[in-house]
Amino acid sequence: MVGVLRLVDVYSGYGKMEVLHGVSFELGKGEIAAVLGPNGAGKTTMLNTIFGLATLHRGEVSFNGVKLNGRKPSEIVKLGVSYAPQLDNVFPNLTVEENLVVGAFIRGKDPGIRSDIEDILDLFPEIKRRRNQKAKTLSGGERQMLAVARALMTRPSVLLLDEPTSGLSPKAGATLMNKIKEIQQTRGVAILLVEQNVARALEIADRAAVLVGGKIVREGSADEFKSIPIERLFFGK
Ligand SMILES: Nc1ncnc2c1ncn2[C@@H]1O[C@H](COP(=O)(O)OP(=O)(O)OP(=O)(O)O)[C@@H](O)[C@H]1O
Repeated sequence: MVGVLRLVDVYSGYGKMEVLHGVSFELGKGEIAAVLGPNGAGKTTMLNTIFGLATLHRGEVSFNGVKLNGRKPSEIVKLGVSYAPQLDNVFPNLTVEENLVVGAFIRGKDPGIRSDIEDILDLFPEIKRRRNQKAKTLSGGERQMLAVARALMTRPSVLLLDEPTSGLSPKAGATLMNKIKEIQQTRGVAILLVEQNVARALEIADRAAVLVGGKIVREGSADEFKSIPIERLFFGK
């Protein structure tokens, strides 16, 4: 496997508090890897650590061989990693289109931005129809689509997604998951996906890792995990 994103023996948290205790993980080029685990396991912290939003105490995070340790999110985005966090992931008072423009801020006056907006809106017809509508007036599902669409505006090769389907109806969640799979397949973007709904994540993931108490307790192909009951996966029961 060609690892595009690598975590090696990572200890990280917030200030002095340590949440991840020795996490090593590799995301392969163009693959979807799901990070599963119970509440408070450190899944979001893993994404925050990659994106320079947590304190990295020890270990190494690298992207295409470039060390990310100590870099700011703005530098990490420029290298090709994008993040759609779980909350506050769109600007509510901006329209759909304005959110996409803002999403491309690191590209300056790149003339390709306009065509990328059209291209990304074609991927999400549900929000294309609402391009002039303020984000705060979108449904939950539409808003999550916008968050993913916005994250694509930096043309990433790695996309970090934190519970993109949280709070969505089963139907809206399934639609979004299909879009995420489509993004991987048509754009070759590698995706690290944190998801509460294990079955749904395993549907689209190639690989999965289970994080419990800040440590990866199990890792393997998504298929390997499908037959294991969640309690056993998370709590070893
Ligand atoms: N910004 C922060 N400052 C201090 N502690 C934090 C911060 N964010 C998270 N934590 C703590 O870190 C631990 C791990 O939280 P994290 O959000 O990474 O877990 P998670 O696996 O994503 O959980 P969930 O599934 O509930 O979202 C928790 O104990 C949480 O209280």
